[in-house]
Amino acid sequence: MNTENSLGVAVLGTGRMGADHVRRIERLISGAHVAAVADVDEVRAKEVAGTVGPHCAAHTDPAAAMDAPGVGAVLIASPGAAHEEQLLAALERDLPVLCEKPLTPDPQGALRVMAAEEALGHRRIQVGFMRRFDREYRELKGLLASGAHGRPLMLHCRHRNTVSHPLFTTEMLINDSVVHEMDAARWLLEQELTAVTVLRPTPSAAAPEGLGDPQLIIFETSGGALVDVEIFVNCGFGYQVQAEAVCEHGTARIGDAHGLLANTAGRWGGEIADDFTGRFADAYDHQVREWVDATRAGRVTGPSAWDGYAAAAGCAAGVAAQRSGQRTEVEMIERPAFYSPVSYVRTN
Ligand SMILES: NC(=O)c1ccc[n+]([C@@H]2O[C@H](COP(=O)([O-])OP(=O)(O)OC[C@H]3O[C@@H](n4cnc5c(N)ncnc54)[C@H](O)[C@@H]3O)[C@@H](O)[C@H]2O)c1
Ligand SMILES: O[C@H]1[C@H](O)[C@@H](O)[C@H](O)[C@@H](O)[C@H]1O
Repeated sequence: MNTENSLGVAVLGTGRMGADHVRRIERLISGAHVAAVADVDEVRAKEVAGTVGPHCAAHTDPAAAMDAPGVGAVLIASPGAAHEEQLLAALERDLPVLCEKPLTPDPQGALRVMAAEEALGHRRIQVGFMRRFDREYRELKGLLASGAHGRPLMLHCRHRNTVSHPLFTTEMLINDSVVHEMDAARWLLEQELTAVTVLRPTPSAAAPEGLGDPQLIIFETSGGALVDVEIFVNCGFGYQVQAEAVCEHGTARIGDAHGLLANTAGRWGGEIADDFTGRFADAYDHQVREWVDATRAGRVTGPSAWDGYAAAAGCAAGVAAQRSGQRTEVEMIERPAFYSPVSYVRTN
């Protein structure tokens, strides 16, 4: 492969998402290639590097991958707990980064990352909130921003996963899953989250022992809107992400069906994706393509470290509300001028 004039990306973490991003960069994105990968699991790193070719080195040390020849940008797809250290190391090297959600698992870590980026003097980080790149989400955003339906009053969201993985905890319903709605609600409404309340029905018999699944999470926002999210990570029948905006002069809804609707002997309907890789395939592609294009042009676009921080602050309030059963206010610092203009304002 000719890697001249192409952006060399180091992919940190070659599990499910990392391997998928490696495939995407190598096969679908022009102007970029995977120059190095790192995974603490050496076998995994070598296996994924092997799918790329001789221009891709396999490492177990993320720093070594970032320092590998030809690396000009970093894609972080390691578990959330490893993000802060890797983000700080990328900033030390002044490398542009696309970091999978969450930016960090806690707001304190996000503040440290923001401080390091601000000390660098220019923005380098994009957070992997891929719903902002989904066609349906963008249509809804465009409609709300146009004002055609008047002021948004409420957002009703459903976030259903077929089955949760064995290590999934009750807190992860918020930190790992509802973190997407925390970002999407801020972006769609162009408002910050101010308080979170969590209501918990008797768990489903299909939920693993000890997992409080499903739950209803309610956000209040700075503009007086309400957002409710049904999170159900063991619904059993498929992957569904839906949102309905209720505005002063109309409603708008996304996520009901994707593609083909068929009629046959007494039945009507379409298919439900199994998981996020199917439902958001195009969104992941657009996210990485736009990141590569912006990086090659020397720009940073998309959700920023401030957005990662705001979502982490919302999640911290959500987990506290989950534990206490009380409405919990979201604690956030004032937005630093460095993160202005806010990146939830639509740019396309
Ligand atoms: N945007 C989305 O829809 C979406 C979907 C799934 C996962 N994610 C996010 O992507 C990230 C990875 O999730 P995943 O599902 O691919 O997990 P995974 O467990 O499949 O893969 C993680 C990989 O990282 C490796 N790893 C662990 N610690 C590491 C470290 N310190 N440095 C380098 N590698 C390390 C593991 O060995 C593993 O191969 C997480 O942040 C997760 O929240 C996002
Ligand atoms: O890590 C995954 C991923 O972020 C998906 O997009 C979300 O739907 C899942 O609930 C979560 O567990």
